Amino acid sequence: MTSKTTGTHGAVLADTPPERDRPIVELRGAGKAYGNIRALHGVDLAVHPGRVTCVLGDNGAGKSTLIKIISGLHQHTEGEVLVDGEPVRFGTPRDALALGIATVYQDLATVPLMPVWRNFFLGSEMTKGPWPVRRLDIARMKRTADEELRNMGIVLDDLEQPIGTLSGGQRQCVAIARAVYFGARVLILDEPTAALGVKQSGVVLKYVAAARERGLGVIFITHNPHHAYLVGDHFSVLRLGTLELSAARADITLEQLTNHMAGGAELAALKHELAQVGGVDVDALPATDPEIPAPGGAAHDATGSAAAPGSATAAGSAAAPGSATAVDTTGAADSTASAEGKA
Ligand SMILES: Nc1ncnc2c1ncn2[C@@H]1O[C@H](COP(=O)(O)OP(=O)(O)OP(=O)(O)O)[C@@H](O)[C@H]1O
Repeated sequence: MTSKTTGTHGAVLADTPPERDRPIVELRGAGKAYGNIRALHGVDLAVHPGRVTCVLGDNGAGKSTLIKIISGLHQHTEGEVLVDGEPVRFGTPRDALALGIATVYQDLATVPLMPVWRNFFLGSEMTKGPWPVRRLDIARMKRTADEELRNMGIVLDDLEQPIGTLSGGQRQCVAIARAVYFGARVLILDEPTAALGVKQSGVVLKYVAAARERGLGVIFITHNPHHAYLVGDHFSVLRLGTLELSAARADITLEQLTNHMAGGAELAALKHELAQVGGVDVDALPATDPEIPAPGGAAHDATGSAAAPGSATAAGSAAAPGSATAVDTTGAADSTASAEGKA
């Protein structure tokens, strides 16, 4: 087991450089039941340093439940969660944070009327002087917040301005820089672009990429395949609590990812219904084939046997590293397609 040291800000940091091929966090067949409700089932996921793992899914797919398990808010009820190869069961978010797993939630826990620098250190203020005359070290907090934001490429005009006056995108960026400063090795971003316009989303995605450049493992939760594809290294699509798709970037195109997210089969059914209503030229709509074309034109193997390296596999068969695994919950038949059109 890797020996560890305690970082300057309380997080436990590995004392050896992170190995890119070794996941920091890994889920093996993990799941969660709330009483009789099985919210998540049999999920495999690996978060590597310096890579962005995107978790996509529609409403109720199980994204929040997944975040809650990894961030220590809820305990998994099936499978395993491993950190640095060791099985863990977090009691509180503090346990996850101590291992360097930080979560930036959509509704950021900030105090809108407080200055940016004050929010940066909220709950972990720097102090100076001996007790009982210990007081806030305001100058050092301002200087450090300024340095850390600049390190992430975030330049704000005035750190004295209330954080509530920043745009949603800027506030997300401050939260990301804060998590990095306080020793995060894994950053969980809960739909950071959900409430943002195109330009602001671009700003946030830039800092997601910056966090990856700094060697963090990023879990990027989103509904938006376009945003995911701009920064993602791996894509996991959840559907009704199970992993419907797990694909490395090299094995899936944006079009295929979008189709999976949209639920190609459901879109096809919707197109059929629209055709009955009339007034919609369904033939002019994009194709809705839910299957992932196998790279190189190899056929899917829906029987559960191992597919050729680099090909897409269905029905939960063991896939070679780096290959796309389409878990076919419907038991659909084979399809053969080309891998043309990759971005
Ligand atoms: N505390 C809970 N008690 C009972 N059921 C829950 C609880 N939390 C979530 N669920 C159920 O688990 C399933 C997955 O929910 P979850 O919130 O994880 O999905 P989600 O993908 O995050 O959805 P959204 O995008 O709408 O937030 C849903 O059917 C939901 O109703």
